[in-house]
Amino acid sequence: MENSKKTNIVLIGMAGAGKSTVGRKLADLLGLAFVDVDTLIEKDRGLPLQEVLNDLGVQNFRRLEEQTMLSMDFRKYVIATGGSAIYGQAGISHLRRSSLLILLDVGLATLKQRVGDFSSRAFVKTADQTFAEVFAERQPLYTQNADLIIDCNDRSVSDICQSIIRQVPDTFYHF
Ligand SMILES: Nc1ncnc2c1ncn2[C@@H]1O[C@H](COP(=O)(O)OP(=O)(O)OP(=O)(O)O)[C@@H](O)[C@H]1O
Ligand SMILES: O=C(O)C1=C[C@@H](O)[C@@H](O)[C@H](O)C1
Ligand SMILES: [Mg+2]
Repeated sequence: MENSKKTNIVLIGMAGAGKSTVGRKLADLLGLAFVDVDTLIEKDRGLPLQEVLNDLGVQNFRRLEEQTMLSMDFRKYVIATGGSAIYGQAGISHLRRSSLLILLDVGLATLKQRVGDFSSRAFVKTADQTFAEVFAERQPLYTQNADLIIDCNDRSVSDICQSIIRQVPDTFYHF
């Protein structure tokens, strides 16, 4: 599908990159609805995300995240994905058919500051992986799947939204 036929903006990127925060504001500014894939999973399971991940384990959580994306059929939405969504390639490809994928690019040091201690937070990694290793593993996946990459380092949420609005083709969100 050509970009002009796409009606959603999907934000991808690491945990702590600002997908949920920027997504909500961007939707407001563009007059689009907003949905967060993490919230869809929590509603579906009736549990906080951390508990869903604890119950399912990493592999099954990834499958659930992919299935959730595959089941989505939205129009005129800004969609925030979870940081681990990028492992669900079929789900990402499905979203891409109807959406422009935008990577919120943030450096490792800032991400670490924002998310703090990963031992007390839902995060998809194997037991022996460090945050830096997960960052290095995911970065090429995010980049390969992005239609647009936004440098979000040392920038306010408003500034990031304005930058996205400037770079997204007019034909895309002027329905
Ligand atoms: N541009 C920014 N400048 C400063 N702080 C920010 C910025 N964007 C987001 N934050 C802060 O960083 C934290 C993480 O943001 P957010 O939850 O939106 O990330 P996320 O990408 O949705 O992460 P996850 O993958 O875990 O859902 C929040 O406390 C948010 O307020
Ligand atoms: O980056 C991650 O591994 C995750 C980020 C969150 O959005 C959630 O999707 C989940 O906690 C996993
Ligand atoms: Mg989020």
